[in-house]
Amino acid sequence: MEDESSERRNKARLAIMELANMISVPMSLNAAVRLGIADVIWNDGENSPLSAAEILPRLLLPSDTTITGDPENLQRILRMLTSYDVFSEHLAAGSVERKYSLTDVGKTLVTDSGGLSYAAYVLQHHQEALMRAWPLVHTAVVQPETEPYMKANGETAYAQYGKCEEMNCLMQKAMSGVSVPFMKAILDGYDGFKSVDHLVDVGGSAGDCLRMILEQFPNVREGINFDLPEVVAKAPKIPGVIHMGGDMFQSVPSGDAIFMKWVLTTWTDEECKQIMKNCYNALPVGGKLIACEPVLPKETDDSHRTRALLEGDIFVMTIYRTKGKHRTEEEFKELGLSAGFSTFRPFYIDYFYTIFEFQK
Ligand SMILES: C[S@@+](CC[C@H](N)C(=O)[O-])C[C@H]1O[C@@H](n2cnc3c(N)ncnc32)[C@H](O)[C@@H]1O
Repeated sequence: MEDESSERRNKARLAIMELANMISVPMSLNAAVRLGIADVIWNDGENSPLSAAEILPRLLLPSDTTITGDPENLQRILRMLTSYDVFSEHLAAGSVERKYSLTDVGKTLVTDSGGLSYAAYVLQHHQEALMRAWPLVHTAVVQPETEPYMKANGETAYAQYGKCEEMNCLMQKAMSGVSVPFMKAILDGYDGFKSVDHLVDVGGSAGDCLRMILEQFPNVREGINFDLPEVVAKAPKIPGVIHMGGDMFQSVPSGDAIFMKWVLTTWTDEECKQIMKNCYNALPVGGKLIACEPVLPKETDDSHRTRALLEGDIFVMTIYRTKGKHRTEEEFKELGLSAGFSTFRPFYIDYFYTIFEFQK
């Protein structure tokens, strides 16, 4: 082993200290969302730097919250998240007062005119039931038969969302918050819905993806938003969209094309094949399954993209299925071809999701 005082050893000790304390990052992010800090700083587009003492009395907390208040503790959270590029810190020369504005990352947590942001996704990932599974990640290696979430909670995550209205609503809000900006990005760069008349969205959650597709492509005369019965029961009315409850492992409704976003990732290879076979059976000859999924790069690196994808992979392993996973393009291709599809085309339009067209 090298001398402990060498630069390499010093850097390594710092890096492991950072990793060992990493839990402070997501938990502080969760705290920032629970406190609604982004909306306070944003203040209808002002984004003027504010001190913790200025932010504290403006927090929009539930009316039954007793606030004794500690601006110093708030500043500790703001400062730490500044080091992860969520906030910008402003320290005037000669002043000890630190002020904070939102960076581009922080702005993703601001509630938009439709009531959406990435904040619900942060909250969804840090609910108590999900948090209970995290100390059990190692059991996915030792006893992969049962997912950590199941070991911790006695039921699968989707079974619990279905029974608990709060979890069900938060899941839908989280999906909408992430999917709406993504759909805006892909609908400008992908024209695969041009010749579609009847479109089915399998696992469509609240129906946001279909709503946006129908707005951009008036040729799609009818959309069927297909999801679990308890999910579609909470979905809002959308012109041109029929909400239909069911189980994609049994069958999916027919249409001339099927859209499916962020669904396959959650399931094992065998389960994916079953879902894709059911899609194949519901399509006419020449019909397309248009799947959008996160796709793993071949090489491992430390970019935000690769890290977001690899971290999501461990999330799926811990929460949904120990053998549900993020896959490479080649793995998706093989799944589709083994389900019977004859052609496969990938479209890289977005940084996170890739679009795959499988044709019958
Ligand atoms: C990760 S979410 C993606 C939601 C939406 N497609 C999006 O991208 O925003 C997966 C969706 O699959 C749905 N789902 C899970 N099991 C299902 C089943 N057996 N049949 C139909 N939908 C299911 C969930 O309720 C959830 O809405």
